[in-house]
Amino acid sequence: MRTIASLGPLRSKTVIVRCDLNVPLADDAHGGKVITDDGRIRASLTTIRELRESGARIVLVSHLGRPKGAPDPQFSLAPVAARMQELLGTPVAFVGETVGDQASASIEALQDGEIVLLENLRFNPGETSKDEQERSAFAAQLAKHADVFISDGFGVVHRKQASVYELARLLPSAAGRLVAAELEVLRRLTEDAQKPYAVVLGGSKVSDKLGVIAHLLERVDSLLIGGGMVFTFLAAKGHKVASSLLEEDQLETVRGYLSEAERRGVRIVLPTDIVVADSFAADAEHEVIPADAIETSSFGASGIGLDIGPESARSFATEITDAKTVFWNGPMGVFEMEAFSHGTRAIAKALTETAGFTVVGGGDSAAAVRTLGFADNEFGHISTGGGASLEFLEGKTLPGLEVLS
Ligand SMILES: Nc1ncnc2c1ncn2[C@@H]1O[C@H](COP(=O)(O)OP(=O)(O)OP(=O)(O)O)[C@@H](O)[C@H]1O
Ligand SMILES: O=C(O)[C@H](O)COP(=O)(O)O
Repeated sequence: MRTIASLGPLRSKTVIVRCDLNVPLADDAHGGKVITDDGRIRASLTTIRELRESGARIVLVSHLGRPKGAPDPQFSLAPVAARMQELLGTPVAFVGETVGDQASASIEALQDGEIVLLENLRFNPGETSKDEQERSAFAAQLAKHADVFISDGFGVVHRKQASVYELARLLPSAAGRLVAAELEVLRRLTEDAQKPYAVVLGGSKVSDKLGVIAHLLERVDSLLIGGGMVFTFLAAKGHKVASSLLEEDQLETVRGYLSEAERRGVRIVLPTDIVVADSFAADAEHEVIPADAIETSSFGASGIGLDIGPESARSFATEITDAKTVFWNGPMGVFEMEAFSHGTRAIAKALTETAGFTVVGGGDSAAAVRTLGFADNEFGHISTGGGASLEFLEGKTLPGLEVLS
């Protein structure tokens, strides 16, 4: 993979850097947004500092959340620019558009070592378009004022999107320090994973991540399923899941995974109890119910499963402490709400207690362990990539990496 050094001297060069600054946000008391975990901003600083020292003119681009191809203030990167400026101790100018006259003027005005962060890439339909020509046209707009491109948004290298893939083909390009560092650690999991190898999957991007299971079954000894992912498995086994998150069109696929796992001797471990709530709210009424009887809760068909129960947390913890390699992506429940954070806390604690090599991957997963009071050095590695790490572990060629080699 091409490194920053391959780009030659960068003094007075305009360098566009694709970061993954997709940080979790919460509402503040004044109608604004507050960053609940700045891990992805901190992780991007190594490359940015190095570029500043080499006298480059730095244009940072990123997505945040999943806006629908048009400006949406709740997904603005403005709070990220402010936080990055604090962390770097140097000005980070923010421009409220990604392409256009204002963005062009700000880039043209950059002096050596100065930094500008452009607004959310996904406010433009070209960034995520399925149409390659549309993506290329948007990438060309991004490339217009830049001399070189550095890809450092590890969390997004699995996406074939304009700023990740097409842009890298338009300019001399290289991997940044974060991408290089992430790959070095994650290669330990693909090339030298000690057995037993357990993967813990949860979170809410269910349709996105179910697909990785097919290939993971070839590599792991056990697969522990929690979070929003659970309900499609429970439904595939014929259980009712009331109003919990469910991917109906994936039921057949999941049945296929269950039988494939049995054939291969891979254990798919599902929760035996679930915390069911009457609504998706921090103060919701809730009770612990056997996983195969969710509809028997007091809330009937309107009950929503928001965490794994205490019995499941204990059995998952035992699996984890027995493993020599553990990869975890996706919180076990809606950890942002105290009542539904216990499963995630128990799994995080188990990872810190295992003697094996542990990796936590993903924006919200990393945020979860930090907000629940764990320190980064209690884990083998905290990766900035969730979906990206998973797809790397399943052995896929990731578009954002392929294009850099
Ligand atoms: N049972 C559940 N129902 C609904 N949402 C859930 C449930 N369990 C967990 N979640 C939510 O999942 C979200 C995180 O999922 P996600 O798949 O985005 O993980 P991630 O670590 O951020 O990975 P990535 O980096 O790929 O986005 C959290 O906001 C959490 O509240
Ligand atoms: O959080 C992530 O996994 C990355 O930022 C990618 O976001 P996406 O799943 O919306 O493409």
